[in-house]
Amino acid sequence: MEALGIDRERVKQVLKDLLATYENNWELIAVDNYSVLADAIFEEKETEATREMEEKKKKPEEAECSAAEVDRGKKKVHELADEDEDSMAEAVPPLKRLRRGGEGGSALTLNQSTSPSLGSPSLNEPTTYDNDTVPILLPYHDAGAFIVPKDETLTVTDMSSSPNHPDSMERGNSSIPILEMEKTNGHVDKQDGETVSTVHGTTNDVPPPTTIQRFSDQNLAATQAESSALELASSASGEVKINLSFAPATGGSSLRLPSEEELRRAMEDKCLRSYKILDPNFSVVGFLNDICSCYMDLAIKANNSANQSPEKLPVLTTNVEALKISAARMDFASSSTNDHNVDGTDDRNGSAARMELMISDDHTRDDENSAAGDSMGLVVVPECQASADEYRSISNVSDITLGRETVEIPWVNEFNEKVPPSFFYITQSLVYKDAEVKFTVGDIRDDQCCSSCCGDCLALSMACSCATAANNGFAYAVGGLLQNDFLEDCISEARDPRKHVVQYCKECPIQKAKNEDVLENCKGHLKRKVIKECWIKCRCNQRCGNRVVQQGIHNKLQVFFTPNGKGWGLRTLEKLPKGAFVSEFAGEILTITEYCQRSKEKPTCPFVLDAHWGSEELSGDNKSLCLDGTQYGNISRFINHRCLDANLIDIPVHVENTDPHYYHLAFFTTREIDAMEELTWDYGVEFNDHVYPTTPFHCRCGSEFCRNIKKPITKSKKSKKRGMRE
Ligand SMILES: C[S@@+](CC[C@H](N)C(=O)[O-])C[C@H]1O[C@@H](n2cnc3c(N)ncnc32)[C@H](O)[C@@H]1O
Repeated sequence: MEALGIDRERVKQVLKDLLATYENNWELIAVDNYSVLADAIFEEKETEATREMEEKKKKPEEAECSAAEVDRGKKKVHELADEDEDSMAEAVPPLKRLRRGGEGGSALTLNQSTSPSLGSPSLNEPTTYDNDTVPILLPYHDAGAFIVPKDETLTVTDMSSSPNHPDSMERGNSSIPILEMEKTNGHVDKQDGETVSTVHGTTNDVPPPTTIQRFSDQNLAATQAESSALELASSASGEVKINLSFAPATGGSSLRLPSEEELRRAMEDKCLRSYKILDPNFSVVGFLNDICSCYMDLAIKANNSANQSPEKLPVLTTNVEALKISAARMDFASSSTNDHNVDGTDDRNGSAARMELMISDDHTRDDENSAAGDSMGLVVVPECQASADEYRSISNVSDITLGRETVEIPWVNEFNEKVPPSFFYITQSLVYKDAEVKFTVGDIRDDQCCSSCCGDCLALSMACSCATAANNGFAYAVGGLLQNDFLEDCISEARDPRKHVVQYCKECPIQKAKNEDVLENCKGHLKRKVIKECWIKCRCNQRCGNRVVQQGIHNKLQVFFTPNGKGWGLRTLEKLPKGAFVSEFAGEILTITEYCQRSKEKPTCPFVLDAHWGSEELSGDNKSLCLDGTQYGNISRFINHRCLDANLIDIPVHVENTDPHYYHLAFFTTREIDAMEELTWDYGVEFNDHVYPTTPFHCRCGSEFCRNIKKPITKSKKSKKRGMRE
C-alpha cells in the first residue's frame, strides 16, 4: 500500500473498519490482491476530497490536489492490477476489478445507436454517462453462458476481430470477448473451448461457423460495440439484448470456462462485496433485467417525446427469427407495388415506423436491394420513431394474444416493415356500454339446459335438451367436428340463394339507427341455423362433446401480412379437417346505434348479430347488437373476407342461453384446409349496396365468385354514358 502512497495509519484504520464490516472474514478482504481494501481507502479519500471541495471553497487548489491524488492512486492501482494480469498468464483468470462509476478503461458507455442508420448518432461516438447515471460495469472473468429469463441465451461473440474495433486498437492484442444475450427458442448455447479460441483467435484459419464467427465476420463490433463496454438493444420479443464486454484479454483457449452457476455466484458475490449491495435478494439476473427494463422504458419515452431530434433517437435492433426475411421476399418487398394498407393505399415511405434492413453477413448499413442473395441474416431494424403501440406490436411477435389464449399465435410480415395494428386482445366479447346482454343462472330455462345428463352428452342415444333447443340433434360429432349434414346445411343456407330464408323486421334497427327523416323498410335478414352448447346449468362433463366453442382456440394459427393488398390476414400452420372449430369472433358488443355513431368518427368493420331479426320482436334498441373487433378483439379480427367460397363459415352459437339477441359468432372450416392456407369467411357484404353500415373496401378476395368485380360496360351503356356527358 505504501507503493500507492497510502500511509500505514490510514490502512490500519480502514482495515479495522473492513474487518468489522466483513465480520473478521479476512479472506474476503484479501481477495483480488486486497482490492477491497484499496477501494475502501480510495473511496474514503474521495469522500474526503469531495467534502473538502465543498467546505473549503475558499481554497479550491487544495481540493483539486486531493482529487488528483486519488486519481493518481487509482491509476496506480490499475497499473499494478494490469501488471498482475500480465504476469498471471493463462493459469489464473486475470484480475479485472472495476469500480462503481467510470474510471479509465472501465468507464461504462452505452451506445445509443446499434445500427449505423440514418440520423442516428455515429457509432463511433459512444455516449459516456457520468458516475451517477451509470451504475456498474459488470466485471467478468471469462466467457460462458448463463440463463437469463425467458429462455434467453448468452453467447460469446468476438468484437475484437473487427479491424477497426477501437478497443482492439487501444489495447494492443487484447481480446475483448463480448457476451451477447439473445432470445432463442428455449435453448442455451454453451460455449466451449474451441469457441473461445475463435473468440481470441485471429490465428484460426477456418473458424467454425458459429454465431460467433458470423457476428465477427459481420463486423458487428464496428457497428454495435465500438468503444462500448456495455451495449443494449431491444429484441423483437420485447426483451433487450445486452452485450457485455470485458477487457483486457482474459487469456487463451486453455482457460477453463466456469459453469453458468459458478459465474452467477461469483458475480453476485462480487457485487455484494464490491458495491456493498446488502439486499440479500440481489441477483445478477435481476440486475440485468433491471438494465433491460430501464433501457426499454427510456427508449419508449424517447420515442414519445415529440421534440426528439432524429439524430438523437436510439435505434432498436430486433433480431427474431420471425422477422427474418428471405432474399426472395426481400426482393419482392423492394420491388413490390402491392404494398398497401388495409384500405389499399400505399404508405411505405410515410410510415411512422420506418424500419431498416441490415444484412448480418456484412454488418454495414445496406439498402433493401442489396439484401437479395443473402437469405440468412436479414434483420429488421425498426428505428425508434416507432410509436409505443408499434413497439408493443413488435414485442408481440411470438404471441399476439399476449398469452391470453391457450395457444400462442405469432405474427409475421414477410413483405414489408409494417407491424400489426394496435388493439386490446380479448378472448370473450365485452359489452361496450348500452348493449343489453345479461346471463343469469336464474334466467336459464329448463329446456335450455340438460340438468339430467352426465358425462358426455354426445354419447347419449338421444339428443339432450341443449341439442334439441336449437336443432333436431347435436351439431357436433364425436371428436369435436361439426356433423357433416349440419355443416352442409349451414353452407348452402349461406351460399345458395334458393335456400335463403329472409326475415323482415317491422322497424329495422339498422334503418332506425340511420336517423333519417323517413324510416326505410327493412332490407331483410338471413335466418340462420344455430348451435346450442351445454353450459353452466348442465350436469354433463366440462369435456362433453357439446362444448366446443367455449373451449377456445386450439389450432396453430398465424397472423401474416397478405401479399395481395388485404392487409393482415390469418392462416393456419397445420392442416385442418372439414367442420373444425377455429375461433369465435370476439369484440365489443355494441348496439347498432352505438355502432353508427362510432363509424362516423372512424372506419370500423362490425358484424351484425341479426340471425334472428325479424323472427322476434326486438324489445328495445339496446338489444339490436353487433360486434366490433377493431379496438378490442381476438384473432378473428384478422380474418379477411372472401366472396362465397370462403374456407370458413360463421355459425351463431348459443352458449349461456338461447336469447335471440346475442350469440357467439363461431368460425368453422367449410372444407379441409392445408397448412399455410389463408383463412377467410364471407362477411356477407354486398359491394354495391349500403344496407350494412360496413366501411367499404375494394375486394381483393380473388374468388371466381367475387361480388366486387366490375361488370364490363356494354356497348349500349357506353353510349348512354357518353350521351350523359355530352
Ligand atoms: C376484419 S378486418 C380484417 C383484417 C384486416 N385485413 C387487417 O389488416 O387488419 C376487415 C378489413 O380487412 C380488409 N379486407 C378484408 N377482406 C378483404 C378483401 N377480400 N379485399 C380487400 N380488403 C379486405 C378491409 O379493409 C376490411 O375493412
